[in-house]
Amino acid sequence: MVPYQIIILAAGQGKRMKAKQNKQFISLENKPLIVHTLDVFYNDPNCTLINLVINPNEQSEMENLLAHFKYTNKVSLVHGGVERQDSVYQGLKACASKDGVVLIHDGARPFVKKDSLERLTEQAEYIGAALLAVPVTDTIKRKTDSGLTSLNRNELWAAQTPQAFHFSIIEKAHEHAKKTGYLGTDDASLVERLGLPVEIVQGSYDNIKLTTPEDVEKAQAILKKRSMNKGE
Ligand SMILES: Nc1ccn([C@@H]2O[C@H](COP(=O)(O)OP(=O)(O)OP(=O)(O)O)[C@@H](O)[C@H]2O)c(=O)n1
Ligand SMILES: C[C@](O)(CO)[C@H](O)COP(=O)(O)O
Repeated sequence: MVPYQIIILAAGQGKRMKAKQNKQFISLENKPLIVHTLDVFYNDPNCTLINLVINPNEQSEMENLLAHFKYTNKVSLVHGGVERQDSVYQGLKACASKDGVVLIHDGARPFVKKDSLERLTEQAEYIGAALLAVPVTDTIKRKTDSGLTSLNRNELWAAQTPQAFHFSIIEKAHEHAKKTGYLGTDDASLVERLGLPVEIVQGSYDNIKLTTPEDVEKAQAILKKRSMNKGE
C-alpha cells in the first residue's frame, strides 16, 4: 500500500467532444464525468490529497459540484493553464508535500481500476516513474514525405493515465521541459527525456479517455457492463 497525492486534470476545453460545456460536466448515469473520476480517488484510503486542476472560469460551478457531491476533505481546486502540461505544472506547485509518490490523471478517464492503481503506485515507488498502458491492437503506420512504414506492433503500447512518479523526479522533468521548451502529450515523456527509467504497468482497455462524442457511448456501455457484473 503506497500513499500518494494526485493531480486530476479538468482544465481543458473539450473541443473534440463538441459539447456545449466542458466535457467534465457531461452526465453519465446521473453523475458528471468528473465526479465518476473523483470518486475513484476520494474513496481510496491511500490517496492523501487531490489537486483538482480547473479552468478559473468554472470555479463556482466546480465548487457547487464538490459541495453537492459532499467532497468534504482532501480536495483542493487549482487553476490550470493553456496547455495540459501547464495545468500539470500548476498542480505540482500546489502539492502539499514535495515528497513521496504523486499521480497525474486525466479527469476525462473515469474507469481506472483499483488493482491497476495498486500495481502502478508500487512500481512508481520502486522505479521512480510508471504509467498505465495497453498493448496496441491495430497496425500502426508512420506516414512521412518519403512514404509509409509499418511499426513493429509487438513494441507498441498506448499510454494512459494515471502516470505515477517520485515527486522530485516529475518536478525536475517539468522544470527541464520548461527550460528547453518541450511540450509533451503526456508526463512520462518528460521523464524519458531526462534519461531516467519509466516502467509500463499493463492497464485495462476500459480505461478510456472521453475525447469525442463516440466515447460517451463507449462510457455508457462500460457503466452498464459494470452494473451488470455487480448484480451477478
Ligand atoms: N490546458 C489543459 C488541457 C487539458 N487539460 C485536461 O487534460 C485532460 C486530457 O486532455 P484532453 O482529453 O485533450 O481534454 P481537453 O483538452 O479538454 O480536450 P480537447 O483537446 O478536445 O479540447 C482532460 O481531462 C483535460 O481537462 C487540462 O487540465 N488543462
Ligand atoms: C496523457 C494521455 O491521456 C495519454 O494517453 C494523452 O496523451 C493526453 O492527450 P490529449 O491530447 O491531451 O488528449
